[in-house]
Amino acid sequence: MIEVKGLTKTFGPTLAVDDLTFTVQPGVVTGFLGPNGAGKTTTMRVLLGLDTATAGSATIRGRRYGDMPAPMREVGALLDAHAVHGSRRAADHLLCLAHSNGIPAWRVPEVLQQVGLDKVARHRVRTFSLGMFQRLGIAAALLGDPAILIFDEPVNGLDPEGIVWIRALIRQLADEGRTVLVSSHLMSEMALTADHLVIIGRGRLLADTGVDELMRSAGRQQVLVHTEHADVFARRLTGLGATVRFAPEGALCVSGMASTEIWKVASANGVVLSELTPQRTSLEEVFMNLTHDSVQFHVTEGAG
Ligand SMILES: Nc1ncnc2c1ncn2[C@@H]1O[C@H](COP(=O)(O)OP(=O)(O)OP(=O)(O)O)[C@@H](O)[C@H]1O
Repeated sequence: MIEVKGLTKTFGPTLAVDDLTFTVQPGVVTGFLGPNGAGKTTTMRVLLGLDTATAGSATIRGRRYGDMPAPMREVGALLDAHAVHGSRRAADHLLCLAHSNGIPAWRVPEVLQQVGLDKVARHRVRTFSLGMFQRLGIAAALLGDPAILIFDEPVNGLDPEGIVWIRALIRQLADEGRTVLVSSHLMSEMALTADHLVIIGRGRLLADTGVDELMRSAGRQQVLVHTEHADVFARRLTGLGATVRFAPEGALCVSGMASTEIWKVASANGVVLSELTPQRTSLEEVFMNLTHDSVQFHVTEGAG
């Protein structure tokens, strides 16, 4: 299990992570989601002992990364796929990591095959594409057969086939009972990969929820209602606790009340409805609504 407790990290005047608390459970894929600059990489770097916390803690199975005697055998991480010496051959890079971490050399061909790089094992990594670097980084993460995996934006640079492959791999790792934390700034990607979501913005926790739960709350968010007696009906619904907004063409956009309830209220009050349509909000919209205030750079309307 990964445990982040009251974690705060500042860089000079920049508050990168702000009193963040969450846990990551084994056997499920946890998506770590937030817009650019939200603090995902910083949190992962603190977890991996690459940055020190300003306050709070980030531990893995109750210990800090730096206190583990053989960290690569407990935690596999993909942070910066390019952190490899270009003149090295892929297999030699992994062999070197294996030797320095007490991992048997036979794991090297095994992981190269697992990530689909067995044919280029003797190639120098400077000839690798971005996607091949990602695969090599994932091979390094898997080398010690760790129970905990931390991947920072693993789909970056992968082609469609690579993306399908990494999704399947991440799923398999979780199904094997491992703890898997995967960051992304794309809700659409996480909706396909993750079971659970930890969503952050400007370093703060915005949501800690199951993907299904979020889908359900998105699905019942708003109902579009058309009636000739919009004003009166809006007041009636508001009086019963719903939130009503006037939409274009005289429609009412109702939230906080299910369509069946709205229908019952209309029937009880003799109001004829010409439309009653639940609006499906996409997960992408839910994410944008959640993180809107924490996005670092907004496109100004009319710009460009
Ligand atoms: N070494 C550093 N020095 C100064 N500021 C930093 C440093 N590392 C990160 N930051 C700042 O901390 C904030 C969080 O950055 P971080 O890279 O953790 O976000 P992120 O969620 O991973 O973003 P992205 O999706 O763009 O990778 C940003 O404002 C960033 O500019």
